This record gives sequence, structure tokens and C-alpha cells, in this order.
Amino acid sequence: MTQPTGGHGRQDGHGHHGAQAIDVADLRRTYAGGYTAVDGISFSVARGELFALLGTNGAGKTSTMELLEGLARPDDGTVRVLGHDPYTERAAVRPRVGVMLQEGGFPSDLTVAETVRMCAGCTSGARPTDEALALVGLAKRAGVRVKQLSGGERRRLDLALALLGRPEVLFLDEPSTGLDAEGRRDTWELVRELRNEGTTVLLTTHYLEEAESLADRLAIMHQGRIVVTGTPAEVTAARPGRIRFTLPEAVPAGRLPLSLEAAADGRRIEIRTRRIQHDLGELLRWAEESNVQLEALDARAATLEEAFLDIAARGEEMAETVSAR
Ligand SMILES: Nc1ncnc2c1ncn2[C@@H]1O[C@H](COP(=O)(O)OP(=O)(O)OP(=O)(O)O)[C@@H](O)[C@H]1O
Repeated sequence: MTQPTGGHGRQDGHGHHGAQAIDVADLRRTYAGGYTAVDGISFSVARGELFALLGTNGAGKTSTMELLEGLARPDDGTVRVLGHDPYTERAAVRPRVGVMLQEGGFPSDLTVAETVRMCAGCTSGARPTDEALALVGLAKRAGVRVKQLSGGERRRLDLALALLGRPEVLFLDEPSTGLDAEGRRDTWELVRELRNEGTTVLLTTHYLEEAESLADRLAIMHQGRIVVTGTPAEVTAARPGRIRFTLPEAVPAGRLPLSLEAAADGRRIEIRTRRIQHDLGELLRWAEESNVQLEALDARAATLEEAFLDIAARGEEMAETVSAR
């Protein structure tokens, strides 16, 4: 992929300099059958920030994205994108945002280049077709019919279309789903570049590694609510780290210092701790003093995946503790 060019930078000619690019307050969305998919969420995304919305299947990510994109009207609460209501002031917002939906639908008989040209026709200041295709690594596929593209190539075409108007705010709903490992890396690189040029990016993803590596901040949703929000480091810092090792046969687990809350599975020991440096220090001093050789010693902080699985398992309970603060 080539570098994106001609970005709008961090300038804002519309008098909202310094304001949040996206502001969501007490947002609620209830579907016709009475199901509340978005249950009072609030968050904001600063200009030039890359924000990831994570959550279990059915958590309400897409329902939220659609409200931010102005595709539906909230039942309660407010949304501001670049200072405007994306639903009632659609004309003011739409030209300044790029949207990549979960399933882009384009006529499959057109070629890749024809599809881009068609969309460029109704986008003011659109990138040239060649440039848009080069950005997503599809330049060589310009003459191929859309229906002949692989799933991953279609995702890239979706992304090219979202980037056509050099958007200030980019909404990406699972941009790398269906991409192979290389395609995913390329997409990450491109999204990072766009962010570095000042584009505000809101993305949903099921790849926690993607969120961990790309996001400046993220929120994890569960059953229509935001359970935690923060930088990837903040979100994982709240979870316990883990120390694992195997004790020599001659040393029973009962000889470990009592202050270490260890779980033993035969000789395999696991310590879950929020004070990983302290506990590891204590363990190593004890091993040294007792002349015990710890085998397969491994210590690490929590990953975003662990934080996520924890929330998926205990979402309800955690939502209560977070909102109680
Ligand atoms: N048009 C609709 N009518 C009724 N219920 C809907 C509609 N669209 C979505 N829902 C329900 O709202 C909930 C949230 O769906 P949503 O697509 O926002 O979740 P999501 O977090 O994007 O999930 P996924 O990770 O599976 O894409 C789900 O329970 C879904 O069944």
C-alpha cells in the first residue's frame, strides 16, 4: 500500500477547533420489538484520536455506529459528530465523514475501477480512482469485476470508498474481518497513517490485538452498555497479572510464602496478582533463600484479551461496580 496523501491535517475550517470530533451522551436505541440494543452510553473521541469500540456479539457496537453515522435516530441521548447532529444535520456532517459498513453492497457487475469512479462522482473533492485503489493495495485489480473479488479484496474496496472524500472522521465497522494476516497488517498500517495525518477514527473490531496495537483509547461494550473505557494500558492495568512456574518434586506447594495467593495444580503453580512486581520479588527471594529451582517461570501483565473475556463472563456485575464509582 502507498501512503495516503493530501490529508486535511488537523485544521478545521468550520470553527470547532479543539472540540471533540465525536461526543456521545446517554445514548439509547431501542428496536421495534422493544429490545434495547444501546442502553445509555456516553463517550467522546478527540480530534485525531483512534478509538476502538469492542464488545461481545450483539453488544450493540453496530447499533451505536449507525447512530453516529446518522443512519438512525437515537431514542434518547445526544450524538455530535464534528459539532453537529449526524441525523438532523446530515448535510453538514456527511461530506466530512467516511463510512465503511460491515457489509458494503455494491453492484457486482461493475469493475473495481468503475465502482470507485461511480462513488467518486457523488463525492466532492474525491481522490483520483488510482490513488484510492493504491491506498488499499487494489491498483492491480482495477479492471476486475467486483463479483470476482475475494472477500478480503471486497473489504479493501469498501475501505477505498470510505476514504474517497478524504474524510475528517472515519467510521470503520470491522475493517479487517475476512482479511488474511498480511492484509490485516496493511490495513493497520494505512489506518495508522490516516490517524497520523489527523483523521479521527472510530473502529469496531473482534481482533483484540488490533485494538491493542491501534487504539489510543477504547471502550468495551456488553449488553448495550460500556463496561470499561480507557487506553489499552489502563484497561488491562485493572486486571491481575499472572505468574506461573513448576515446583521441584521435593518441594510441596505448602512451603510457598503464605502472602502469595497461589493456586496449585500438582506441581504447576499459578499466582494471579495485581502487584506483579512485588509478588514476583517475594517469590524470587524465597526461591533464592530456600535454594529452590523454579522451572518454566513466566510472569506477565494481563492482556486485552483477558480483560475482554473477563468482561464477557462477568459483564453485568462489572457494569454495576464501574457505574457505582
Ligand atoms: N433491526 C433490528 N431489529 C431488532 N433487533 C436488532 C436489530 N439490529 C440489531 N438488533 C439487536 O440488537 C443487538 C445489538 O446488535 P448489534 O449489531 O448492534 O451488535 P454488535 O455489537 O455490532 O454485534 P456483532 O459483534 O455481532 O456485530 C443484538 O441483540 C441484535 O439482535
